[in-house]
Amino acid sequence: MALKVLIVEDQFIEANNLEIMLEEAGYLVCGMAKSVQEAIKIIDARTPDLALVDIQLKGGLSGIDLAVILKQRNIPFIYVSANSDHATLIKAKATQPYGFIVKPFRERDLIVTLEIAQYRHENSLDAALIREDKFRKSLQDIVKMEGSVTDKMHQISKTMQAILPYDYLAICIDKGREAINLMSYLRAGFEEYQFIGLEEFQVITKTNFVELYVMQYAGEGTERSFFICDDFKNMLGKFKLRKQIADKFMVNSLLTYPLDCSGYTNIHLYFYSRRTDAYSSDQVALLDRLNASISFAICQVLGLDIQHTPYTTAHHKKLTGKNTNTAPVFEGIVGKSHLLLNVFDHITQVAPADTAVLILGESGTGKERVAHSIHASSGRKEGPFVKVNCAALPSSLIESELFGHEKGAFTGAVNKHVGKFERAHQGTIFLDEIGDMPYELQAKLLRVLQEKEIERIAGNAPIKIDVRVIAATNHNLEKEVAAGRFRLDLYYRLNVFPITLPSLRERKDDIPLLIDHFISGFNIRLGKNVTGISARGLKDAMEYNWPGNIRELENLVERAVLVSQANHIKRLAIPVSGNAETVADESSANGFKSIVQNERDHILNALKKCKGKVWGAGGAAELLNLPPSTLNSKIRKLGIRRDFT
Ligand SMILES: Nc1ncnc2c1ncn2[C@@H]1O[C@H](COP(=O)(O)OP(=O)(O)OP(=O)(O)O)[C@@H](O)[C@H]1O
Repeated sequence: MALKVLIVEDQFIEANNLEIMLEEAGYLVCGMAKSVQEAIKIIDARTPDLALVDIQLKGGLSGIDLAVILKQRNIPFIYVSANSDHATLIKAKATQPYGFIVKPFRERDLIVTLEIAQYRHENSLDAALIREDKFRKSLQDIVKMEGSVTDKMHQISKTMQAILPYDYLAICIDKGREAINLMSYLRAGFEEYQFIGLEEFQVITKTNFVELYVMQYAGEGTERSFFICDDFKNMLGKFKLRKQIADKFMVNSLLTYPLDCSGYTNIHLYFYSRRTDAYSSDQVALLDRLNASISFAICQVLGLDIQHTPYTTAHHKKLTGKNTNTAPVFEGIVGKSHLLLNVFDHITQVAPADTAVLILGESGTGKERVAHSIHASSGRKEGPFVKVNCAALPSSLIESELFGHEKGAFTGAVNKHVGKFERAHQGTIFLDEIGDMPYELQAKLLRVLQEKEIERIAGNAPIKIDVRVIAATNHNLEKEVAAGRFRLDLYYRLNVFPITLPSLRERKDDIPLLIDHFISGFNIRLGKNVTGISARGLKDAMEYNWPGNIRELENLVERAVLVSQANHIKRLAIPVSGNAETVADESSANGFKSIVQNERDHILNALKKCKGKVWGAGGAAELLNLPPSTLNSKIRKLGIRRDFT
């Protein structure tokens, strides 16, 4: 059935051109509106599948205002606009469109953007439905499980994290005068929560029961709403209790939600997050969908009356053939900072779905680890996990490496070669450094993602493959797209679910844990018995800004464990005053640089001379007489950043 598209455009000629292009491409234009008001009427009457929205419109309201309504109704939209000023673009981007086409555009760009929008929308819906289904099922299991009320409530709050991330969750149960109860949970680690009951809460917030009661009713009751950024700060001026919570637990946004309960009982949920912009109307809508299931579970566990039955998983279509009942696996990912916990939440959310994932982050932040964790937590975990480093392969070889070739396909192809995509069948392919993939090959990759089939070089028939794609890059892909080095259509296709990894300098609280983790590992590998790091050594590590991130820390700990004469590490070989070229530590106390330090300096000098170019004529690999892939892996191992120049 043709997809129904709404055009919201105030210029008649442009609207007409769009209509012709869409109809020729097989879409059904279900309405054309010149203003937001007209658009709403068409949305109500015709429920479009997708909307093309100009930003400047007639009638006072803009396309950005309409975006809010489209999001509420779950209708994907694409902006079609003449180059707008920077501030407008920022606002437009914040509404999370499924695409942005700048006028004038080619018909082909429009059609590709529409296809991608449709794909992304379907995938994000699938992922959301799987998540919600899983959540409802977990609640049902908790209600049925053996255990005390405290245990069950604890489980419910833990389960809630996967669907609506928080750092502090308060569940307030109010059965009328003198019967307020509070069960709250402060997140201390991925699966670790500190329980704070009513009594502890009163001690922490220095309030007595009567004060709490009064605050609850003096305007601190709950509505379906959220407070982020400045709204959160302004709201705290009016709500004394929330201000105390914010100060005590260092939270920066809040979502409040009253559950539907019967009789005299009210249950209010308060989700607090350390992120400044953690909540949006999407999450309020999510709670609307889950309200019945959550209130049913809590009322059952607490022995309260309930009127309704929850929405059960049976109402849902089967979303994927893969087993989605897989507990998340975070092997080798160490840390408890709230930024890393957010990453765990994202892994938990996206793993069961079959969508593409794009992992972004500086070099050495753990992108490969995260990719592996998504695979290990997915229904494909029994299948292969195949890694391809797109930067380490010369462009002449990468196509055959990815898609394979037949015998005799080119000079030197003496045997048939099965490509990485085929090897990843029924598993996951991890395309590392996707930003370095040659431009010509990006179109082929896009086709594979769309058609789910590959063709070996010189092959005579396409081969069907069932592969999940996870890509990673430390480049800013939007800039690469703008510079014409990365295809916009591929970017949209991969960017269905982006996960951005924090740099180590943004999560320094994790440094002590990471150092202990690496020391234990290297003790085993190097047969040493180092017990820890000195206070001075730790202080240095906390003050350094770690341009090479975790990999750099891991390398320095390895070196320190190796050279350590004492039973603990005194200092790490941290580059002096952030200058990566001079290193002073135990190993260079005698005035000599270590071999590793010399190697690092040598590579840095070569890179500087070649202006950062690694491959090809005039590149650092040629200068150093090394295979480019070896040089690349040394660059990574030594924690040299690509933007060092
Ligand atoms: N959270 C973590 N806890 C412990 N070790 C980690 C963590 N994250 C990464 N590491 C380790 O740091 C090193 C670098 O990680 P990884 O290779 O995944 O980074 P990357 O972002 O993919 O780097 P690049 O962009 O250079 O490919 C690896 O040895 C990995 O095991």
